[in-house]
Amino acid sequence: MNRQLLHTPEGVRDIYGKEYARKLAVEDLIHDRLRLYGYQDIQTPTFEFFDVFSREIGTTSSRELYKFFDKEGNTLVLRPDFTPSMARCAAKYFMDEDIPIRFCYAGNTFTNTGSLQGKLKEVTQMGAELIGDGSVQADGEMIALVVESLLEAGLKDFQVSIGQMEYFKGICAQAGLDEQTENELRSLISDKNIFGAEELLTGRGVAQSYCKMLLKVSEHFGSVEVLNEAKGLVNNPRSLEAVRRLENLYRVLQSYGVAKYVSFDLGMLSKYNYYTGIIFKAYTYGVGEPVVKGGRYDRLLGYFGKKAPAVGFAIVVDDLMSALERQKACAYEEDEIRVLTYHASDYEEKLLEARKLRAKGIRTVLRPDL
Ligand SMILES: N[C@@H](Cc1c[nH]c[nH+]1)C(=O)O
Repeated sequence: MNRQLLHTPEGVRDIYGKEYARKLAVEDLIHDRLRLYGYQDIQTPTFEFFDVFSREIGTTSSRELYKFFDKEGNTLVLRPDFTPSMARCAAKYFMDEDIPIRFCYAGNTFTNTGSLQGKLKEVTQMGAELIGDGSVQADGEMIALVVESLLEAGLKDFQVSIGQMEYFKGICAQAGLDEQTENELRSLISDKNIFGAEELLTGRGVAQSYCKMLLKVSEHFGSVEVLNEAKGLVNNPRSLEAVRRLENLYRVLQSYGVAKYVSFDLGMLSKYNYYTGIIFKAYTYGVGEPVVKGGRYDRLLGYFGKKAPAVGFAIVVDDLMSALERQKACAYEEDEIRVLTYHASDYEEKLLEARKLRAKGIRTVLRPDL
């Protein structure tokens, strides 16, 4: 027999039995929470035209996309990220809608990353997008929904760390950085590679005072007090406004009763280019990767022809399941399955019994007695 036939490629896996039952149960709990806030389910295709995920969109880089061709020669992509698909749908079906739209979804995403550290290349994401509402209250709703969804799933110890793209961008603009330098710097700072960042800035001849400000960005993380420190460091209106927005957000989160789950990190930057305002990640122990990622993307819909602000998040269900597993926090217990065996002589009788049990909602297997 060909052993290879039983294996799956690196980065993808089968999920079955109790593990899958628990995953589905957690998805149900989260789904109920999203629906409770009025989010409407939407399903988009697993693959789309390449242009939906192209460089200008600002999602996963082209070399990490799974690309292939259809018979007509179009380049297609397995979705690496739901957000561009949601933006496309909002533009396609709600072009003239002014009332905010709330989408929620669940499905798998695909990224062709290196096989480092056993990272999965296919993961299940569940997410929500609030389109057409640029307010701080909308930002607050998203963070509250993240906290409530994680609590619902059974997670207790976690933190949602919140950053603001505009804080960093305000300093970059003041320092006169070109787009490429800004992008390189963003990636270095988000990797916490401060030496690399320093080298880049001195190499590009950026004035000392701005270098200092930019390098300090990564030091502003912690509880709400860091916002005050961050305000003291900058003097450009864009960055100051960004901090003010975070202060207002904190007030909204207090009203939701979820403030104790949040902290701030002004050095948090995303590898995605489409974020324009808050960005956030939820961390817990047991997994190195964030279990939730999200943020505001007020310009993305513009690529699809609709001018509308938007904010959203995605829960990486597989990482959440690993965390719940390690923390022994998955409360779900599967119903037992009753087994009825039959012989040719008593099949009718056993079948009747099985039907009665199933009618009462009891999981029942009927099988021949071997
Ligand atoms: N799609 C983003 C998360 C997100 C949803 N909406 C806004 N951001 C991600 O996969 O990281």
